[in-house]
Amino acid sequence: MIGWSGAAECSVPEEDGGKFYNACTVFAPNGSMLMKYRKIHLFDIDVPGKICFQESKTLSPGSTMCTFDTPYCKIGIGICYDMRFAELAQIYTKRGCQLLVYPGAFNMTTGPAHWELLQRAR
Ligand SMILES: NC(=O)CCC(=O)C(=O)O
Repeated sequence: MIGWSGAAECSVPEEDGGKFYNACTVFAPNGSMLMKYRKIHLFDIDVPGKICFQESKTLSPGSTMCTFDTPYCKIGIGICYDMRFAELAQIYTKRGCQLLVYPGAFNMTTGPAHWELLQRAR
């Protein structure tokens, strides 16, 4: 949850035109949907004996960045693995975002080594 009057943030599966996306929606205090972000960078990894995860086998990538204004600041959205890509954060910053939100579920093989560092870097 993003902490302003009813704005909701999480990442959910979305179907659109026969394609599936990992999507994050944000709602205004009046309940209307402000924006929808679809995860741009899909997580495909194969660490032999540890983890094999291929999001691109079932999901399509999003192609649009999403920002929205709140009474406090402008916010930019990414999802999980998107946090590994500095360019997204750099563009959001150039567009005036003061807060970046990445709903995520990092895995325990590749995640712990980087997630705190990535958050500090962004
Ligand atoms: N579902 C994801 O995007 C997981 C990303 C992750 O675990 C990582 O290490 O990056």
